Amino acid sequence: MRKNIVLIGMPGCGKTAVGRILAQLLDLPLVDTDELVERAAGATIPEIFAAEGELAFRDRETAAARQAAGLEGTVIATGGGMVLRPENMEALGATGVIFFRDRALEAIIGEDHSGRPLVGSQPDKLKKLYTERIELYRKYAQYTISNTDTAQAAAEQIAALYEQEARV
Ligand SMILES: Nc1ncnc2c1ncn2[C@@H]1O[C@H](COP(=O)(O)OP(=O)(O)O)[C@@H](O)[C@H]1O
Ligand SMILES: O=C(O)C1=C[C@@H](OP(=O)(O)O)[C@@H](O)[C@H](O)C1
Ligand SMILES: [Mg+2]
Repeated sequence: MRKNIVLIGMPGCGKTAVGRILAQLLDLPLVDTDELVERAAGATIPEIFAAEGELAFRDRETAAARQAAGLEGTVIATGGGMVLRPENMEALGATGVIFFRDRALEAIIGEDHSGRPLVGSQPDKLKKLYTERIELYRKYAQYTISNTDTAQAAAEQIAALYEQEARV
């Protein structure tokens, strides 16, 4: 069974962007857990937060984690809050190698966060999320990708580590 590649990290660190490049580089399918949630709900992430609240979103995210963990040989981009529930990470870690994309907070703050209800246009919220979550990202990461270059460079680093892992 070929393991999945699971990408974790702060909202805006590039999980989705790096995931797309990785899937092309390795010729593997890509699944974004936010997309699984949106498809199951028939609504966008901001709509789900507005209509049902964060807890309902987290329940949907846990269902998406279980679904994604059932795949193999797939690049899985998660939402930034996936690490908040240990059961999510147990499920994803059982069938995947976990990579933490540790992009500099200043660079993350510079991105467009309009589609992220927990962040919006307030950098202070991102700083708070970072403080609350950094230990969780570190705890669950098998590998940390800290280069702050391009998404392409991060994807190449992850691809090399994954192929090395597959040879062990
Ligand atoms: N060095 C970099 N690494 C990752 N993403 C980058 C980088 N530089 C710019 N970006 C951009 O930052 C944004 C990150 O957003 P996204 O991939 O949606 O993050 P996430 O899924 O982690 O929330 C994308 O628009 C991506 O193109
Ligand atoms: O950090 C978070 O709690 C969230 C991150 C988002 O995903 P990205 O990290 O892909 O932006 C999305 O799941 C939702 O808006 C909540
Ligand atoms: Mg994303």
